[in-house]
Amino acid sequence: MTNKLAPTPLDSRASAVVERLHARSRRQTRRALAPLLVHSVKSRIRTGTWDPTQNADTKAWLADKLVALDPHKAELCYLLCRSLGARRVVEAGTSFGVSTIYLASAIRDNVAGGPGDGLVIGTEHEPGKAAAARRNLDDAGVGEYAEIREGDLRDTLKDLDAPVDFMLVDIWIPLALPALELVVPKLRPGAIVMCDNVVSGHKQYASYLEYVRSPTGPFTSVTLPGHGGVELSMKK
Ligand SMILES: C[S@@+](CC[C@H](N)C(=O)[O-])C[C@H]1O[C@@H](n2cnc3c(N)ncnc32)[C@H](O)[C@@H]1O
Repeated sequence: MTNKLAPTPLDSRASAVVERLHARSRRQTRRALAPLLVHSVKSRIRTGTWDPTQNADTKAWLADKLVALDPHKAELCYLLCRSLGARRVVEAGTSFGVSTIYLASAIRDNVAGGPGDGLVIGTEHEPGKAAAARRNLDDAGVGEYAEIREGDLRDTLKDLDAPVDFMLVDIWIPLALPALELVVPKLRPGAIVMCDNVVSGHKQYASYLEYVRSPTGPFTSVTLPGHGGVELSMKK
C-alpha cells in the first residue's frame, strides 16, 4: 500500500540526525506550551511586546529549546532549493541546525550536478545552540555546506555576498522584518523567502506581511495555510 506521505528527500545519514532532533523538539514543545504562555504574558506585561530578546528570563528559558521547523515545511525548503538550483541560502534562526541540515543537503545535491560550490549561511545568537548546530551538520555529513554565524543577526547578516537564491525566516517574530530587510538587496529575481507561522502569528507579523504583500513592494507573495501557515514570497 502507498504511504500517505512521501519519504524524506534527505539521505539516510542526514535523516537519522534530523529524526532524532525533530523528536526532541516535539517533546520539548509539548512540555513547553504552558510555560511559554506564562513567559509570553510576563514579557508582554514587562516590555509591551512578546519579544524574547527584550526579556532576560524568557531569553534564558529559550536557550536550550530547539523550536525546530516542522519536518514537512523543512522538506518543502529542500524541494524549493533544489528547484531553484540554490547555491547561496540565508537562514534567519538556526537553533540546533535542523532546518539548516535540509538546506545544506539541497545545496550539496545541487552542487553535485554541476561546477562551483554553495553555502547556507545560518545565524544563531546562543553560543551553545550554534555549537550544537555545527556538530549536527557534521554528523549529518553536510557541515562543509554551512557557515553558522554566531551573534545577533542584525550584525551578522550585514555582510553578505549576492546573489542569494533562498531565505528561510524562522526567527522570533520581531526580528523577521529586520532580517529580511538586510537580505532583500542580495536576493536575485525569482529568489524565494519562506517565513514560518504567519497565520498563527498574523497580528505580530503585521508589518512583515504588509511589506511582502505590498503590490508596489519587491515581492509577489502567497500564503500556505495550515500548521501555523507559511508565507512564500518571490523576489520580483
Ligand atoms: C525558531 S528557532 C529556529 C529553528 C531552526 N530554524 C530549526 O528549524 O531548527 C529561532 C532561533 O533564532 C535564534 N535567535 C533569536 N534571536 C536572534 C538574533 N537576534 N540573532 C540570531 N539568532 C537569534 C534563537 O536563539 C532560536 O534558536
